[in-house]
Amino acid sequence: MANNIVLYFSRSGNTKKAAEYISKKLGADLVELKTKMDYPEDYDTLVKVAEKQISDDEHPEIATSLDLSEYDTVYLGFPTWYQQPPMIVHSFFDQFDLTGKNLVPFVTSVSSTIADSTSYLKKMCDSEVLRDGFTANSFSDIDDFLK
Ligand SMILES: Cc1cc2nc3c(=O)[nH]c(=O)nc-3n(C[C@H](O)[C@H](O)[C@H](O)COP(=O)(O)O)c2cc1C
Repeated sequence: MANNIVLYFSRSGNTKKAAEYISKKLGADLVELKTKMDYPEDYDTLVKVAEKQISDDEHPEIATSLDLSEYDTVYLGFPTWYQQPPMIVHSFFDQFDLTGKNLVPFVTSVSSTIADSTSYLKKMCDSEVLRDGFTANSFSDIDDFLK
């Protein structure tokens, strides 16, 4: 039987909520990806920090310890920041070798879709690994994808 894990990065809770729902539906393990650095709570400061990380190509260190060896499929969820994945997603691919696994990305956003992030993911991640992903802004979005 396929062994699934749902990994997520979330600042204000939307991706967390989606990830919890997905893991429950799939009976998958659920793990939050955290950075060693603290992102600011204040929205205006957060957007500045996020923008600077992109312009500096900064890959913030991941604080979460993780062994993915037992999993066949990794669902990776994150908010859309500036029409792309947050820089922790680069750090994730720096650190973890997903050879032989399936990577299914999902995003939350105000209006951006998975397509915006997919173009970036294609550059970060082996095409053999990357599967179709989905926008997870509502439980019905998630139900539609997982049905
Ligand atoms: C720095 C920053 C940049 C964002 N950029 C976008 C964007 O380009 N497109 C969009 O639709 N939403 C954007 N948003 C909104 C978030 O993607 C959205 O609120 C998301 O669901 C937050 O997820 P979280 O609650 O798991 O942190 C941005 C939010 C932040 C903080």
